[in-house]
Amino acid sequence: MARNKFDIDENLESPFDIRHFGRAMVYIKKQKKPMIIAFLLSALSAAIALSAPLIMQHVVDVTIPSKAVGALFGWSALMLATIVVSVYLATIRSRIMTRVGQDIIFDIRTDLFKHLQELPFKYYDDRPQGKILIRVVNYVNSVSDVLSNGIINFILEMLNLVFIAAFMFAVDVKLSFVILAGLPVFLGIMLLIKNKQRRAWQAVSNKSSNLNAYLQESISGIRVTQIFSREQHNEGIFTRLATNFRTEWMRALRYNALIPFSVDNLATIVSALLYLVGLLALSPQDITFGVILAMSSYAFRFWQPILNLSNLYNSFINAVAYLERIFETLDEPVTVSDVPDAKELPPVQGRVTFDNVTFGYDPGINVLENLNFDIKPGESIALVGPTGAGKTTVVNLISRFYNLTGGKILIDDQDISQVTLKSLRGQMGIMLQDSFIFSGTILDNIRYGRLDATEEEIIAAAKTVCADEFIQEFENGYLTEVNERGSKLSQGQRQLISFARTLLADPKILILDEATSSIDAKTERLLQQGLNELLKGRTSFIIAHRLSTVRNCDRIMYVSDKGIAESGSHDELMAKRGLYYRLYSAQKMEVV
Ligand SMILES: Nc1ncnc2c1ncn2[C@@H]1O[C@H](COP(=O)(O)OP(=O)(O)OP(=O)(O)O)[C@@H](O)[C@H]1O
Repeated sequence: MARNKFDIDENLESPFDIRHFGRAMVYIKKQKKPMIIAFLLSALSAAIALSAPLIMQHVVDVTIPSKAVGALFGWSALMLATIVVSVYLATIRSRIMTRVGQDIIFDIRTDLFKHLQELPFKYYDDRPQGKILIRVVNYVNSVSDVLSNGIINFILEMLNLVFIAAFMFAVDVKLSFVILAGLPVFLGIMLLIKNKQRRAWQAVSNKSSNLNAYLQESISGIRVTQIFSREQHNEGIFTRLATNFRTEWMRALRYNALIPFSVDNLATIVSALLYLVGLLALSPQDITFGVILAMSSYAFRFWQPILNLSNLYNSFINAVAYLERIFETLDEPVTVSDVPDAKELPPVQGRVTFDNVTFGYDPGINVLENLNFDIKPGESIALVGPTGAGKTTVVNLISRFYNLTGGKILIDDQDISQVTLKSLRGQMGIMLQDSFIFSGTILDNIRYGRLDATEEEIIAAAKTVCADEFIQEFENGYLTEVNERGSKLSQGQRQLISFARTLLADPKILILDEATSSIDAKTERLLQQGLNELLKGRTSFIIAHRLSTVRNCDRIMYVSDKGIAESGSHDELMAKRGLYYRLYSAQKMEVV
């Protein structure tokens, strides 16, 4: 399903089930040791803090009446020490847990990034980048606290609850049941709103994802926005998306607020009931006034951890909405991957065969149908034809960026779907239409083609594609820093850098998609001479709209009507006076 629009909510492929939380345990388990230490520190810190009232009681009952001033100082110092030690332990726990939270984030994020690197083009075709980014950055951040502190606090609060209940029952069983009477009501309320609350947080995650996607798209397209003075229009869209987000956030918070509200009210009702039942049953043998007072204090203490647990539950439900998205991304199938017994593609000679190839990006809409051709090793092939005919698609398929709908593509008689992607793409040099430049130096950008290339090899590649001259003109030459997407460079300069990057890989099969479309005619002529040398012995596929650049190719294939409409050398096709002839003649007329 195509979801590539910023304001379309993403549906969940699979609804959340508790096993997803089990999967989160994989990350939590790795932090078992520091979490146990943090838990023990918390328990110790709480126990030490609890000893303060005991000291106080001793001071009030014994030390002060006996006027033992020296002992008073001693007890005061001890009390101070308990507070300092307890705070210190709590600080260490907090530091450990911050680290645990960060380690969990690190692990989830690394897994996400690794998976995203492997996902095929199709995945990226189908969704805005902003919706992917928000999962790796914001959603992972949002779940860290629940997966680290949340677990420990949950255990501590449960223990707290058990202890208080034990004390309560030890004092009076009947009144203890009165205190517990509010519990089923509370659980009922939680069950009642559980699904609505979960959906509300899912909506929040959707709206924040939409907002992020639009923000990302707006920043990428800021130049077009300003050219067309669409700032106000865009602000309107942004305001709409931000309003949607705010509305959903407020709705989700209303559900969250309902829980502590219920706890507070139930605790009050239970206390009132306690007094009522206690007073009715008041008797010197059974329930004394002291018992009622003690039980009312326990009632308060009993509901406090429940309040804390319900706040934890709120954070849990919130985190679930984000965890669903995170695991959905991790579960996204890598549809273009090595088959189980994939072989290494041996060093290729360069024969490329399309055997009845059919392909469409979306089901039911074929871009290519029953395509057949056979390219000999070392042949240079030009793919020409109208816009949108399928030229880029043909070369995308040779590199196996997409799976075929039907047929086979063979390289040296080996079906490319049966060999490892690394051995296939490692022997190809592919220059895509979008000459992407990474942030870093020009040298780094060319070296991307082969990470172990020496500086001399990089400069040699740049010289071959006539990039050396303009690079040397920069103050820092090859060490000139360029921005992401190369905004400091002209379009033609970007193309030459990415051309050098492709050549550096020393590929046996070279694919150039509009590699020289933004380069001036003079540079292109120079480049052509270097290229002719370079293309010798390599199979090459060259896509170009400017036909003068491909007329010397061994074979020209005219792509149209979901296949190859004409194929032959320039002279053969010109003599045929068909589609190629018309296109070439039209271009020549334009030049004249
Ligand atoms: N990622 C995609 N998802 C869906 N459809 C696509 C995708 N990429 C291309 N198409 C469609 O496939 C058809 C062929 O596109 P392709 O890019 O191969 O054409 P082309 O001949 O290289 O065009 P151009 O000369 O404009 O670069 C077009 O109709 C296009 O709309």
